[in-house]
Amino acid sequence: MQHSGGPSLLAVAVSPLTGRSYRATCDLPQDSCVLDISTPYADTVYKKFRKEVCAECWRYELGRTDFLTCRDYAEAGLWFCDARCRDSWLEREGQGTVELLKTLEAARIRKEKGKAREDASTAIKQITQDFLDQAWEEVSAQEKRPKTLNKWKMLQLDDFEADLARYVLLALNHLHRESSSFTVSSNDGPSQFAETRPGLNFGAATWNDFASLQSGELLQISKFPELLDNWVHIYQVLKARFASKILRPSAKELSTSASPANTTDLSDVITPQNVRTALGVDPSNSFGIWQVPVTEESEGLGFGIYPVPSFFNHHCAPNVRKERVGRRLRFVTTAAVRAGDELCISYGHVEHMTLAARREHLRDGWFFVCACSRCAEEEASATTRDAAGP
Ligand SMILES: C[S@@+](CC[C@H](N)C(=O)[O-])C[C@H]1O[C@@H](n2cnc3c(N)ncnc32)[C@H](O)[C@@H]1O
Repeated sequence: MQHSGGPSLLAVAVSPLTGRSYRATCDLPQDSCVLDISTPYADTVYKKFRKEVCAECWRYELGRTDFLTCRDYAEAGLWFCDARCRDSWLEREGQGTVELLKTLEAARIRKEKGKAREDASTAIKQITQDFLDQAWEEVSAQEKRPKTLNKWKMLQLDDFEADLARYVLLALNHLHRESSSFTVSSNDGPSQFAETRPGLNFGAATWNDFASLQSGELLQISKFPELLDNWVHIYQVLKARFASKILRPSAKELSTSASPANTTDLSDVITPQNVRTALGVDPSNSFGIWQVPVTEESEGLGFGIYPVPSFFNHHCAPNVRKERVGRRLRFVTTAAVRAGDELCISYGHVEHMTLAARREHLRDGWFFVCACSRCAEEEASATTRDAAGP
């Protein structure tokens, strides 16, 4: 994987305990910027905040809305500081994406009804990979039956699903645009492709980089079985609304701008596997879009997936800090490091917590048992203390 700016200061190493990680390729002083990525591959700003957050630079002013002066695409769920932010967003995402988001917003339930939908999977106690594969095979089988897609066209998404669906739609649209460009492209490698083609730079990453990230599908759905219904639901709505090759629009749809005929045709990329990939990447890799400056009270405004920085592992005494400037993420050393040292960030505000509290926080939020050297040392000294007795 490559990233902007000169020879890489980072090399990927693999360890049996923590998977892929970044190591420094040379000695680095404190405050060295080791990675600087301009935008996520895909992101979403939660509906609760989107009238208060610029869709491009993610400026947020504690609920004020007066600075968001460009509201040309409010129907697509996009509010911008001004024309400059709007144009910057359009340059990367393309005008067609506004239509895609508008179509998706039309599938959002306007007002949440009191009673939640009945969830079939919540009764399932033990979720296994086989169970998930079978559930998705059933969805693929349903889709081949006549009339199913027309039934799916009537489905709507609650706010939680619609916010996630926006992120999936952006990722799939990037895949679609990359695939269309590859057909007329040279033999550049995928990451280089994203770096060098103007208008197709999604954070120095391609779909292949995005899809190679660790999936949290099984771990997350095992903990929250009801998510399976949300994920299937998202797939059904995306398939029904954006796969126009396989759908003939009704007379009513033809007269509205939300008709599939008027939006980009994503039939080639909306598959159960691709939707699972995008949704599976989220739990293990997402970077929260936190109100800055970040404090423990900061609001979580949304999330983004940055495939290149996703190889930073967590450490409870990290040697790299993350800085967000607009959509840009910069990673800066907090101490001098030696060539070959692992470079780690912190996944949360855990540094001041006890070993037990950190473990719980990381297991509940990130689904792993922390194997960093600080945890290992604290665990070893606790064991020695216990063995020594009172
Ligand atoms: C954002 S990814 C980091 C890259 C990952 N190692 C990989 O191979 O794709 C987060 C995942 O890495 C692993 N990980 C990161 N930090 C860890 C740590 N301190 N201890 C154990 N596993 C860790 C966990 O599996 C976690 O879900």
